[in-house]
Amino acid sequence: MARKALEPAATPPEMIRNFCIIAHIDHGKSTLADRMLQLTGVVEQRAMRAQYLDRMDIERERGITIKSQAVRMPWELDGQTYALNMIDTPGHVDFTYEVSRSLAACEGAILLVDAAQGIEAQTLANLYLAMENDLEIIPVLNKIDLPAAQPEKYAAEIAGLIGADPDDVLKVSGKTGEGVEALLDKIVGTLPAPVGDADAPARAMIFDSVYDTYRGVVTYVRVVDGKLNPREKIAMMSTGATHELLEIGVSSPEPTATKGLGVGEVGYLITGVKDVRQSKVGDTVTNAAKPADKAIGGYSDPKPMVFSGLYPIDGSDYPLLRDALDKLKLNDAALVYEPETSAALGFGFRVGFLGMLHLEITRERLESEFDLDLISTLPNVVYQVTTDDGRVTEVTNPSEFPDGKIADITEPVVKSTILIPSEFIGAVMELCQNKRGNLLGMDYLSEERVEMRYTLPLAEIVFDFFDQLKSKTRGYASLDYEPAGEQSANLVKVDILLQGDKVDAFSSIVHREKAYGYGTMMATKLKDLIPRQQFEVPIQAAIGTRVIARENIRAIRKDVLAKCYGGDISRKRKLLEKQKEGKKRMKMVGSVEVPQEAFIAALSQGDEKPKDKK
Ligand SMILES: Nc1nc2c(ncn2[C@@H]2O[C@H](COP(=O)(O)OP(=O)(O)OP(=O)(O)O)[C@@H](O)[C@H]2O)c(=O)[nH]1
Repeated sequence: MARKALEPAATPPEMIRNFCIIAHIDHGKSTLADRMLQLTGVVEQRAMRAQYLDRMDIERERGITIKSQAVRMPWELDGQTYALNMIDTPGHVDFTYEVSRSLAACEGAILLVDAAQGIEAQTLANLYLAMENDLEIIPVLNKIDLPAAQPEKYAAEIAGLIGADPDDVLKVSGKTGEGVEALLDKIVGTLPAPVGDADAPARAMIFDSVYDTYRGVVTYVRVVDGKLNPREKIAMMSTGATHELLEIGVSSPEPTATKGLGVGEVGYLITGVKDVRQSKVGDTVTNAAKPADKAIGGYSDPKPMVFSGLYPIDGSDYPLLRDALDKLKLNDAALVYEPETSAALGFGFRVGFLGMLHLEITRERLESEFDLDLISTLPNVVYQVTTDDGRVTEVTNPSEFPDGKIADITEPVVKSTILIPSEFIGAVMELCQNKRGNLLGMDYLSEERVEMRYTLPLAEIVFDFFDQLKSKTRGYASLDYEPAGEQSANLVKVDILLQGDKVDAFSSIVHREKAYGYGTMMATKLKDLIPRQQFEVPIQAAIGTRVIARENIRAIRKDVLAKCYGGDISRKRKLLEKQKEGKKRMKMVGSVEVPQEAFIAALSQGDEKPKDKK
């Protein structure tokens, strides 16, 4: 942290411009951000490394947060120096809420589109969010240096979308720097300055909150009214918790302490708290001695959308898994978990995630940073199940599915935006129909590109939807979605039984029409995965007591010594020991021995494995 002379407090709001960059993945957001840092002199040419803002390794090395969620850059226009705050927005649908809070901290957004690719679904979804937040949009085509760039065509596409003149679409290259100065001028010239009441009690909105090993939680805020000063006591309006402000400052891009932050300013706060849950995105920070009456709107607690059981492969790793989750939680306000036991998998945790990417990131971190080997159960969404007696159960795990007669089940749905070349309309309609989708509308962005909007059950798209969409459109489709409430659905729980014993880890809640498909898929998979036993083992899939699919594993007497004729006793012993070792990794389901690997293979979704939308 730079601890040079403190920066003066409070830049007047009319000299501030707060903006973010909305772009589809790979359209060049980081490159453009880097170029801006360089042109504004914030990062010297010498020190300029590609993608400065993304240098996570440096961040770790120095133990400070360089990956700034917001960077302040000076820019001079007509003899006046303005402070531009560039606020980073996460790019993935799992983090829509964070995106919405980052947007809410800005007055304007740069809509950045690759001049060789045109608009993609992620650009559109974030553009809609920006428009809902009343942000001023600056349309920009990037990568105009590319030979394949078609700036005129895509300028028309963007202009049509936001109702602008194609000539107003700026054309830049983050790579060569062409047009970037003009863009900085445009930001100052067209984005509104922030407005707020400087004399009112302080109110600042948290748009990001990051755990740092050395400094504790670093909270990024946008001040709306009043002023925050170092050393004063602040209060979080959602909980009333108070903390002392140990440091307050701006990132430019190194953290630089200031004498305070006033109306419209963007910066960071350090209070020494150790857990991001005490400093939640969307919450309002106020002055504890002179608190504001009303929080800034739009706060909501992160809501897990997808649940999965996580179990250590080696049962004795359970305490390690618990400690690892406790550590991750410090940096991840959306992560929730509670202990759970499975007859088949032992002790583990039921963990809630914002979406599949969040699940994958978390699992990857547990495995790489904490050296754990894990089995995860099939992810499921959250269902509300009403039984005939009127009781409502929230089901985050198939084992909680009530036994009684079911009156109604609701499942979460999402509103999705799909962008495709028009030749694939038929293929996408078929896919969405198959996934129980409802077409909401369809618009042509140009003659050959179409935006389709569907509501889809979240459960249908968390798995392989994006992969299927990509393969049906030869890789051309892009997808984005946001939560859109609940709907009633005809869902059932399918259990898998081995020799009549339910294997809890394989139970799944599926649409009635897909129950048979799930049952046969699992039964066939398990038939191949479970070795023959000394007796015949029926594998059944059942809804309640009704069996819907069945396979058999034929009996065999497995004699490991069969191959060792002669009297090599030490070899025999070795083999017997090896078999004993193998037995340790077997789980007993009733009287059936199931190797650990069979669980892993049956639960890993293979081809159907959910992928990040990248
Ligand atoms: N030719 C050319 N390539 C560019 C330009 N801007 C970015 N690129 C390249 O496009 C690719 C993606 O750029 P990034 O800046 O990483 O894109 P991003 O949108 O930040 O991507 P994510 O960080 O993955 O979201 C990189 O290979 C860049 O070198 C440009 O103006 N011209």
